[in-house]
Amino acid sequence: MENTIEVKGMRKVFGQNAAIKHVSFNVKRGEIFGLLGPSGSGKTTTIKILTGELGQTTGDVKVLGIDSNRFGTADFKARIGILSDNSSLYERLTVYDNLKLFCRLYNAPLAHIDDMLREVNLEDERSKTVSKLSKGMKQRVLLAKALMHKPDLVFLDEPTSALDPGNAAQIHRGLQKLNEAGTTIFITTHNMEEATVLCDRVAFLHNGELQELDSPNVLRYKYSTHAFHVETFAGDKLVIENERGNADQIRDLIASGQVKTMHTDNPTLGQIFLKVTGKELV
Ligand SMILES: Nc1ncnc2c1ncn2[C@@H]1O[C@H](COP(=O)(O)OP(=O)(O)OP(=O)(O)O)[C@@H](O)[C@H]1O
Repeated sequence: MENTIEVKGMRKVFGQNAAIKHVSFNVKRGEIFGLLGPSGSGKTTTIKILTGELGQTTGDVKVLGIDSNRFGTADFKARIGILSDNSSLYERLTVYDNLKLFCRLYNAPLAHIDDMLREVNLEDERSKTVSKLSKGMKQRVLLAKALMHKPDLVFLDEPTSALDPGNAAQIHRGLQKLNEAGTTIFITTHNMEEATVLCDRVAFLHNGELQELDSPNVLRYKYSTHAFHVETFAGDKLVIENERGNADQIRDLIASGQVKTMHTDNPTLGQIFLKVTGKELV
């Protein structure tokens, strides 16, 4: 499969501080790729380099087949969408007028506005002044803005951090639909559930270095001890190692009718991150 993003030996230094040390990865066309890391790990810096807001100190970076020294071109900008801390709205204009301005800027049809407002569940707010919206609503308008010109690739920096679970789930469904229609999505998050639900592959970023890169399921299998976790009707909780010698114990337990639940060890991405880096993902 063709790569939408190719990063080789990327390094970014701010003064004495190497925010990104030596990072290499590819994002395949059509995938949802998650960059996971705690605060200060270098997620935003990575997005800024991939979108041309910052230049890398060294290394090769290519997005949509375009080399990083041409990220300033109108062609490149028209093909990517960005939702980040820097994304902003005109507070005194209505939701609709904000999106209209953005449509004009990118020569996108105005009909996209209603499509997008439906996607982000803001149809009833279209005539409201932005200053009167809640933080979560503003975030959804920003998301609509990032997607308005139907870009090939979208960068989303912590897109649901300001949203309640209901709105976050709706955004996830919208992103999945967008992805099914062919859009590649690059998302940063420290929300492990979001990453598990959404991402085809995730990379762990820790202190400016990539530690793991694979699909959530492969990582969960790789870091599973494969032990059996058993809960009995009496409320006892047992962990039985998945070893040949324990087969009799498991068989006897099941035969005794005492087993309420039984499942194999299945660590969350957060637990795996902690195991790999020694640091919590939050
Ligand atoms: N413009 C800058 N000048 C100097 N240092 C910077 C600059 N931008 C980022 N850094 C430093 O680079 C490191 C990575 O920061 P970055 O914002 O990329 O992390 P992050 O993973 O996005 O964190 P968060 O989740 O809190 O947004 C931090 O040590 C930060 O202080």
